[in-house]
Amino acid sequence: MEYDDFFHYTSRLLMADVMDDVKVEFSKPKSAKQRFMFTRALLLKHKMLASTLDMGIQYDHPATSKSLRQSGNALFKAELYEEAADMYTKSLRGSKPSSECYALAMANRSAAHFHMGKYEQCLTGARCAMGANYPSKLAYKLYERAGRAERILGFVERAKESYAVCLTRLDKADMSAENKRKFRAAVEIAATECEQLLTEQKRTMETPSVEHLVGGRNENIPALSAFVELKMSEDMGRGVYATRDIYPGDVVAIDEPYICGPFRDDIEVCHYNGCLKLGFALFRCPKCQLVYYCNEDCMNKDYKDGHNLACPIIYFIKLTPGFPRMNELAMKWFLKDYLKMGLKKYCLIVDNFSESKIDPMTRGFDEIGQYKSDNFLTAYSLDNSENKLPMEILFFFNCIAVDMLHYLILSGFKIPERYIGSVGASLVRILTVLDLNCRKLNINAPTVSFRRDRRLTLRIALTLYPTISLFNHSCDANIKRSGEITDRIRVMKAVQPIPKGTQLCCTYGMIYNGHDKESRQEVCNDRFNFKCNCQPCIKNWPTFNLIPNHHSILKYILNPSMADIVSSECKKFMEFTKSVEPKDHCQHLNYLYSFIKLLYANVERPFALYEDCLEMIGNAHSISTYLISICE
Ligand SMILES: C[S@@+](CC[C@H](N)C(=O)[O-])C[C@H]1O[C@@H](n2cnc3c(N)ncnc32)[C@H](O)[C@@H]1O
Repeated sequence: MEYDDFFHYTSRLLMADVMDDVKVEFSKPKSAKQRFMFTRALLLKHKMLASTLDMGIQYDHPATSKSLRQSGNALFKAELYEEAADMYTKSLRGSKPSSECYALAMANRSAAHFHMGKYEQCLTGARCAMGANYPSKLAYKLYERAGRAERILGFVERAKESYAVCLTRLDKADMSAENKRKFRAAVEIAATECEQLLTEQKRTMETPSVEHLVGGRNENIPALSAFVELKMSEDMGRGVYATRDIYPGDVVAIDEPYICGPFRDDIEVCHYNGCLKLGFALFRCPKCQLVYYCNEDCMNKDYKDGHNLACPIIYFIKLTPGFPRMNELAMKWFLKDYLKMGLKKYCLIVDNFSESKIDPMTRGFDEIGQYKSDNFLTAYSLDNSENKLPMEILFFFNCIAVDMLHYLILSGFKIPERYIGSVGASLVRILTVLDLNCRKLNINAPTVSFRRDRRLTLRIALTLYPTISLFNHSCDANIKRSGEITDRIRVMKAVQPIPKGTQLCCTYGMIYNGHDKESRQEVCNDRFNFKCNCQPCIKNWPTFNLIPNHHSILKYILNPSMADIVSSECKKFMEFTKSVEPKDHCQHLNYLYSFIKLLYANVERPFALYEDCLEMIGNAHSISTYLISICE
């Protein structure tokens, strides 16, 4: 089963011999609210919900933590930094993360890491101590050290900021006036050097080109190009179609996530919905210690967006079954909109939505006919395949929503009984929308490449793009993501010619030349509940090694009068592939566009050189950020 701990709820209900009742109740025509309330009553009755927010963590030896730190200090003085760092780690185990003792051990370990040349760990520790209960009279030390480590690592902008904070904290420092004066002068010199470096960097830096939608913004769907329209088809539902000829390189969509959040614990990504920047040694939330921020500004904005309410329960949400990261995101979504609208209005809107009959074509458009990615109902009304969901999965999502709402109530969130059904049912809908459009369709989410290898990428965030979610799938995609792959704003570009009237399709992860038809159809069916009817599936195109190549050009030429030109261009292209390195393909995009256009008009597909050129264009459009050289 693709969900973690899928039998968490049912196994206990099976033991209580009530699963038959659940099946009966869930197969009856019930409203989403009734289903949620039934599930809630069931879990309460069988005592399956937590009674307190108790993490059950025991701190081993709080009393010995201080003496371990002091032993670490002695080792540090003797310049035995590795041993000192180990001793500080032991000290950390004995104290609560909110205590001063913890912050001191964390800060001292960061100093040891600095001397060991482990600048990244040094920064992580310093940031953690800054966010914890570190004595304010010593804070200047942490910021000065962070500045030095950041400067060494090449994060000059951040180093400058750290030095600036250090100078403001120096007033509280417990040292003689003379020492303070000397220290201030040294930090000011370091800050000036950073300033000079930054000026130099700006002077030599190329200005990144700004992307523009081909033909300008679409009148009704502003995240799409004016050269497309939304149309219905029987087998795919809504889809995006070209109203003019679109060419490779044309920008067809620029979308921002409605809601997004980090995907992994081992890579630090800012938790604030409007940021999501990748970095390292980011600040941790000083209370829950479980989410990271670039700076205090992002943290304050995220608190206002709802983290203040999620903070006390995030630890527990992370333990819920299913996809805890997605459950966390569902809570973030709910809290953001609850804070924006207030409970009464929120419930009114979600109740109206579930009671009204949804038109599959106009779903997500507002009262003046606009489909906007930052609109609650646009995101909320995205396809969630609810009518195709098996009963046991729907029940599972209801149980998760009951758990999540229960944690929120335990943390002190006040919700009148009459609103519980509406909020609970809305959480179930949010979970199902995220499951389809964000978890399963996470292909366009921010990513980093692994060790300079484009094929090995790590997804770093979960992102819900309401407008990009309008694109249907093809195993032979004619549009693909482009630009910086870590970016939260997603640009989609044409990678093949798209004549007027043709549907624009991206891939949901299955590409025809990499997987045979059976396995692609299996994924489409199992994960997305549809039968793919793209050209490679209908015509059963062969996979990569079996695709006809240039030797059989005459057999595949559509226009015999063009055979000589096409043959000669194919030879040139093969020379190009030998002489130009993949990293330089982006400088030859116009050439690649003209070659693919020539083949598109004159050669029957699949044709190996067409597919090679297509892959080169797709790769050249995307700019990879590498895990080993994460930049500011
Ligand atoms: C992200 S939505 C795409 C937009 C959707 N068609 C709509 O009406 O809003 C994904 C859903 O679209 C449909 N779909 C996407 N690609 C398809 C394809 N190649 N064949 C059939 N259905 C497809 C499936 O129902 C799938 O669950």
